[in-house]
Amino acid sequence: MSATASSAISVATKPLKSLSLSSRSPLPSAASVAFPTPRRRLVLVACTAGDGSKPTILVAEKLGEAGVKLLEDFANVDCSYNLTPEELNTKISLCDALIVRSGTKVGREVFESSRGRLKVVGRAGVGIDNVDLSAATEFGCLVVNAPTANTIAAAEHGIALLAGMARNVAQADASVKAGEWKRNKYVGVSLVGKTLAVMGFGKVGTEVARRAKGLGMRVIAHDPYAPADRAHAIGVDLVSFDEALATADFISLHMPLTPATSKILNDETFAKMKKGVRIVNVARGGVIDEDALVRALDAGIVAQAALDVFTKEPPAKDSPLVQHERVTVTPHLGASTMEAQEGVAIEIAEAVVGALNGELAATAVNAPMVSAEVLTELKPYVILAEKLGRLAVQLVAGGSGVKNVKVSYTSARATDDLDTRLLRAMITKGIIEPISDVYVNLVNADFTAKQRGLRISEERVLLDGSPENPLETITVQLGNVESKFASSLSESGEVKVEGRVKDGVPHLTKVGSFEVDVTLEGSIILCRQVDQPGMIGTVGSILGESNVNVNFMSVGRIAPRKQAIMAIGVDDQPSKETLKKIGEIPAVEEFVFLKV
Ligand SMILES: NC(=O)c1ccc[n+]([C@@H]2O[C@H](COP(=O)([O-])OP(=O)(O)OC[C@H]3O[C@@H](n4cnc5c(N)ncnc54)[C@H](O)[C@@H]3O)[C@@H](O)[C@H]2O)c1
Ligand SMILES: O=C(O)[C@H](O)COP(=O)(O)O
Repeated sequence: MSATASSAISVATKPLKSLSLSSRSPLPSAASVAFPTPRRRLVLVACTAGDGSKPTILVAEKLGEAGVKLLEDFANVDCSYNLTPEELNTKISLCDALIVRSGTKVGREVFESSRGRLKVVGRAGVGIDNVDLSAATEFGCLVVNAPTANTIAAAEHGIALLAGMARNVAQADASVKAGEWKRNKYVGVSLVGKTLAVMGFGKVGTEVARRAKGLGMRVIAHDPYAPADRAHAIGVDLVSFDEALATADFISLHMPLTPATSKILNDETFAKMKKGVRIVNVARGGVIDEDALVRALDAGIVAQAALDVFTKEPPAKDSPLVQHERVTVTPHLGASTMEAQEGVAIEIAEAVVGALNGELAATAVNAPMVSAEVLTELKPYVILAEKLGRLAVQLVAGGSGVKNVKVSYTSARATDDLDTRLLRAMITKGIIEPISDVYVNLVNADFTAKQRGLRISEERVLLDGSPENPLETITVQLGNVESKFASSLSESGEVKVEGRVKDGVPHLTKVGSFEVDVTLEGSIILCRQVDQPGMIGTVGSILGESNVNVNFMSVGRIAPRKQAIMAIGVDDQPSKETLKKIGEIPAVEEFVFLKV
């Protein structure tokens, strides 16, 4: 049990009297008195050390200076390059964030070794195939990348390799330096009028296509996920994989390395290519079966290849592929321009600092990406969602496991105009954290819920009216549980709490079938009593005598002089004696103290 959960004290003093909650009963009404309270900061994914100390960021590969400077303004930065896996695993337990390029394998052991401290992995570049994303997600570690700053550099390198290969630049250079002058041996091929197949029409592929068009090439592309109109807009036809292979004089690879693209060029697919095809790879070595490429070169299917990337980097010195006369190689230089490296460094430093500050990164790889405007709008509802989850679980009697969670959102917004992933994640966080030592955030919320057998169903209730606010209310119901505060049970027996955002501040507006109105800040005492004069004063004085500051009070009742629920927002935690005194007030039937 976490500190939060163990500090939730509940004293049920009197047996529950029958409550009149039939559909004929008027809804309990709420009267409230507000006291100003401080606002809290929203923490969505990760957080800096709560004691105010600076976080520590390990930069494990060379990063542009501007990025390092940005990091240093915010954190303790440890630039340690060329670490062995063992050294990385040792260091990582002292780090809140890790920044790598493609040369560092961030496997499961890294997350295990960090023992929960590592909150963000920043990939200073595009490809995240060197990061174990499922392990990162399981450990609640956000992975962010820098997907745009090296696009042009990679595209330019692709074009450099294409042109250099066609004119044997590297081979001729080596020959002249060796004292030879073999003009006939290094006759090349022209690019103009030839067909280039761009495999993967994403950011880099598109830029390569544009440039190749400028060189007078006919460009086709294969990408199962790219929209045809984007291709048409720059005069490129999207074609099937087989058509691309069969038609191309040059093939340039620009897809990510995934299980689906691994060794996508292999003996079988080389056999479908035009004899004499030339291949450029600035994507990932693993998309080519390298042994098959050597066979295709030797068989004359592939005339030449220009490779920036390899299955294993660096490749073995005696690799038959690297040593092949008709193969040009570079040591993964696609992103290595001064401009791209400065850009990538700044892009990743900003993403990592933002994530450590609790902001939702726009380049998150393993968390929902939400635009800044949507996030700003949803922010108070996200806080409300977490707090409702936290309150609901504290109302459950110890021992009754929480399994079924039903969340209802009422909103005048159309379903596709309201992204509830953040809200669901934060409700999950609110429910799980008080009853476990698991750290839940947007990254691992769904995973953690599944692991714990928590079934969360969501329901949207469409309201009439203006969709100005994204939501009217959020209701969290926990089914098949017993409650330590019987009045929190709905008519159908679930622990039920409802909240809404008022003036940007989350409020608890319903408990069970009782309407209340209390800001969700600090802590709350919920108290069911006989509705009679003087109750607010009596409870208020007991709290006042114990120096417990009340920030908000509201009373919801079924009917005058019957039962009422008093919700009292308090800044401080009352002592057990104070709570006992409240329980001893004759009109009080049950009450519970809840940490918000
Ligand atoms: N050599 C370098 O230094 C260097 C530099 C930058 C990027 N890269 C690599 O280049 C690749 C592309 O980068 P990007 O920024 O353009 O990424 P991107 O995500 O913008 O584009 C990748 C494209 O590949 C497509 N794709 C996915 N599966 C495919 C498949 N089976 N067949 C065809 N297309 C498929 C996607 O739909 C997407 O449009 C990545 O592997 C990246 O790591 C290498
Ligand atoms: O995916 C990328 O961004 C490129 O492969 C660049 O990798 P690098 O950062 O190791 O140069």
